Amino acid sequence: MMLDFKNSICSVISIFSCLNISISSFPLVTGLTGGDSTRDGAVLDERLKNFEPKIVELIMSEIMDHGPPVSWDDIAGLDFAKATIKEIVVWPMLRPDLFSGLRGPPKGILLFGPPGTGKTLIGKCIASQSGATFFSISASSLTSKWVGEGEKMVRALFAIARCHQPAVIFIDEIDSLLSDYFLADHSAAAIKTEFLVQLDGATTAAEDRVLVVGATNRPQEIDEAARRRLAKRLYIPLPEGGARRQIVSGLMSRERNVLRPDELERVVEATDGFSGADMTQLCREAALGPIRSIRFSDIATIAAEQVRPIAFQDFQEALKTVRPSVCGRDLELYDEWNKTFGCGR
Ligand SMILES: Nc1ncnc2c1ncn2[C@@H]1O[C@H](COP(=O)(O)OP(=O)(O)OP(=O)(O)O)[C@@H](O)[C@H]1O
Repeated sequence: MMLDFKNSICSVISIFSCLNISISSFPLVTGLTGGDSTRDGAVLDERLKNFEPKIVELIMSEIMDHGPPVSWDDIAGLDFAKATIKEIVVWPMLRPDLFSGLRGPPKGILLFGPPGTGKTLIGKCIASQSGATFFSISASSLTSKWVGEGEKMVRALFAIARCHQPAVIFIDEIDSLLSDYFLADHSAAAIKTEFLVQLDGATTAAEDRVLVVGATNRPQEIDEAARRRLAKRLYIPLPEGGARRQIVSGLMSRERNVLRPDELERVVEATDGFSGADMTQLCREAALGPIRSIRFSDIATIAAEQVRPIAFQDFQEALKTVRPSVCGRDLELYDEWNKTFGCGR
């Protein structure tokens, strides 16, 4: 899901150079406030003038998220996590005057749990619901693809987020940034140090509304210093029956289908242990069933309304190939970590 930044940069730069367009003239730099001019006359925020325009522009085009808004109803289940997040981060972002001093929001939270359970969706939802700008980056891209530039990227990312506050910085695979292994590699350790400095708010005013949301499938790899800074650590578990039902009925409501309520229940029962992403994959596979039942010779000419609706038999077939992606042993590890370091249920 995360972008391959190095490749993106190379392709962006090569496209621009083929077209003989300077990357500094990319229109996203315009529209910032309190401006200064770059080489090509684009307006750059005064507070960003010490950063390389190339890095600023990349962050704004590649890391700043311009996707559709996400609502709480788009996220099935996870009632405890959603209620906690509303209280500790969304309301404070909306009403900083009420949530100051002791009620002040944390600078960072950690979402941990199996893959495909909605951590990224939650990050987007926090930003959408609090009217915040959403920045999304994979930590592994900072450490593996941006070695050499990673430290500058982190500094610029926080500076840009401050210019666009309220802001949410979502860092996927944050374990790869915050584990102890890092210290062996000098440049990677520098990225980690810079990140912790930024997280501490050493360069951030108390009233700044920038929230870091870290996500990980490997919470046990996050070291003690980082854990302390991500004071709110929320377990995002596999969806329970009700949430699996909501995901299937939500996706089916957009497709022609003849799935009866009792059949939906059978799908819910058969998918114990599936993640949200597995459920989505199951529905995609089932949705192909009606297409597979069309004769090959008819596929080019058949009218869309002649394709039969999705039926229970398609889910039965799909269940033969789509299997849960998380194993029981991993779940035990998450439960243990949650009991020791998690906040609440
Ligand atoms: N709770 C949920 N409600 C609705 N859809 C979900 C939920 N969890 C996962 N999904 C579906 O799975 C997809 C992947 O979810 P998402 O990227 O948020 O998971 P993640 O926990 O961030 O995964 P990873 O750890 O692999 O990055 C979503 O786009 C959505 O289609």
